Amino acid sequence: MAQAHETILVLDFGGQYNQLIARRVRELHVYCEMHPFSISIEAIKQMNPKGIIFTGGPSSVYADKAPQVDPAIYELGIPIFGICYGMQLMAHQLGGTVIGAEQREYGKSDLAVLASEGPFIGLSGDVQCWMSHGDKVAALPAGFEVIGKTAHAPVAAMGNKERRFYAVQFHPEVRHTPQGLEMLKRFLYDICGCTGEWTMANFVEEQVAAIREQAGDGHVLCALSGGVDSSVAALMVHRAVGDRLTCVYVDHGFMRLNESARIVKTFREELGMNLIAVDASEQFLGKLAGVTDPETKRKIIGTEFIRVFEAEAAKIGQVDFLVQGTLYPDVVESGTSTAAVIKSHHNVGGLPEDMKFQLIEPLRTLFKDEVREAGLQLGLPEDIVWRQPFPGPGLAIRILGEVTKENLDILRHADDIVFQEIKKSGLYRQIWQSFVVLPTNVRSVGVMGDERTYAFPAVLRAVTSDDAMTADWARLPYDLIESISSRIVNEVRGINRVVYDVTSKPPGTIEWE
Ligand SMILES: Nc1ncnc2c1ncn2[C@@H]1O[C@H](COP(=O)(O)OP(=O)(O)OP(=O)(O)O)[C@@H](O)[C@H]1O
Ligand SMILES: O=c1[nH]c(=O)c2[nH+]cn([C@@H]3O[C@H](COP(=O)(O)O)[C@@H](O)[C@H]3O)c2[nH]1
Ligand SMILES: NC(=O)CC[C@H](N)C(=O)O
Ligand SMILES: [Mg+2]
Repeated sequence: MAQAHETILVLDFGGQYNQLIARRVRELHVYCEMHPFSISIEAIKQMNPKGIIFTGGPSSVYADKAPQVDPAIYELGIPIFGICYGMQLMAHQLGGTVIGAEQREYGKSDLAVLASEGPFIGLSGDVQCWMSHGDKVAALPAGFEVIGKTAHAPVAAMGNKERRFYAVQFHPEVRHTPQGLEMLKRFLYDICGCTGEWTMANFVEEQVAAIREQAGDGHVLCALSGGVDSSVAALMVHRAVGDRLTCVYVDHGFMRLNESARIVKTFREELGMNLIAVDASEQFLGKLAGVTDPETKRKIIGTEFIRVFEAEAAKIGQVDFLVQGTLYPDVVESGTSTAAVIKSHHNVGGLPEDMKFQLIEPLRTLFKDEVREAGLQLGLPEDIVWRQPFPGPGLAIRILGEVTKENLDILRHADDIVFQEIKKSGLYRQIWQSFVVLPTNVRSVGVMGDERTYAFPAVLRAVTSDDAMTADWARLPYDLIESISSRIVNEVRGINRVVYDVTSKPPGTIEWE
């Protein structure tokens, strides 16, 4: 497809931060697409990109079956920026040498800028950068010069000004390379000649057009949770297909206090959407009886969600498409051809194999803050745009142990207290998520009103994050922790102790299951 606007092609070699590269390019207002490294030269020509970025990747260029690009790519006259593996590949294919380094580099490094060229335009002296490599470029390809070095990588950055090829051993896309965004910007604007015309409004418009085309005149079902992702997806699809969209909200019994009523009110009454609210709590609770393993819970919930959607679809007639508000972190954590399974998000890794719906997932390449921007663009009410994320499997993955009605009621009550107190403190928006985990396999002794208690602890979890890929525990004020703790222990029967989780991600994850 010929692009209507300036495009950057990101070629994927399997690195962990690849989507982050794409995201930074979008942040710089340039449209970009990521494709596998094996894309054909013909397809690249058709796309007519202003520039190409090679990502990092786990392979070594000299290993058997190391991913390579068709060398004809170097003859297209298009600027190329290689990152990490991408740099090593460029060096290797253009006649330089790559070897296993005697000293591997992981983490922060100081880079000396040797020439203020390409990505380093406007930079000089030492800059901090973030490295993650075990191989290095030992000899430059013809026509290249070294433009940056570190203690362990004599060629930490290289460039060929005439051909407009640049490459760096470090990762400019991560926040730990503070000037990384600026470096990408110099490549896009100064080397590729991009002007930065792309906006979230364009993205929304294009997705709406693509959805219209994909759905044809078919009927579409949208899995609507009331969270920001599915709300944004629903609004986009509604723009594309109008009344042929039916939203289905599933109350699986694991929602927060009063959530169902609020969702029906907002979406049906305030936004005028065609919404079916299904009370499937008995069905989900029944299927989870006796189940304690986290991945098993997730798979069961993922399957039951689809079973509910299928049942609703059958009532409508022919429905081919299911819309979900899947984001990039859901996709990568559920495992991809290159990334490991961390946990099966119900909407990706938890889907049943026999599902017949075709998925429409317009937000699949985005991160949460981008989705929020799209939501504002689409006129979604601010209180939905800024809601803290809530996982699809809901409170079921916050009860460690068996999910029962009694335990759900205890957790729901404690969760509501946290919500109220965090709101009251004015910190709700600054905190990525704040919630309670209920370990029902642990009990401790307490004393209340001169009586012995023997009850569950509540684990308070509050984290800060940009995109859920990494997170830190929130430094909540002691007074706030105190009021949460005293309210929970006083008001919630079944909990006699509150503890605070002080683990970041990694090594923890945000949820406990
Ligand atoms: N209770 C539910 N009913 C219907 N669909 C749901 C429900 N919970 C989750 N989903 C579907 O699963 C997707 C993923 O859930 P997820 O929690 O990641 O997104 P969200 O709820 O839309 O947004 P947020 O991350 O802000 O909570 C949703 O976008 C939605 O399509
Ligand atoms: O819709 C969802 N379905 C799921 O199965 C799921 N599991 C985790 N989460 C949310 O994803 C983010 C990252 O969570 P973790 O650090 O626990 O992996 C956090 O925001 C979690 O709340 C889910 N959302
Ligand atoms: N992060 C990367 O791209 C690593 C590239 C290569 N596997 C190395 O270790 O040097
Ligand atoms: Mg949610």
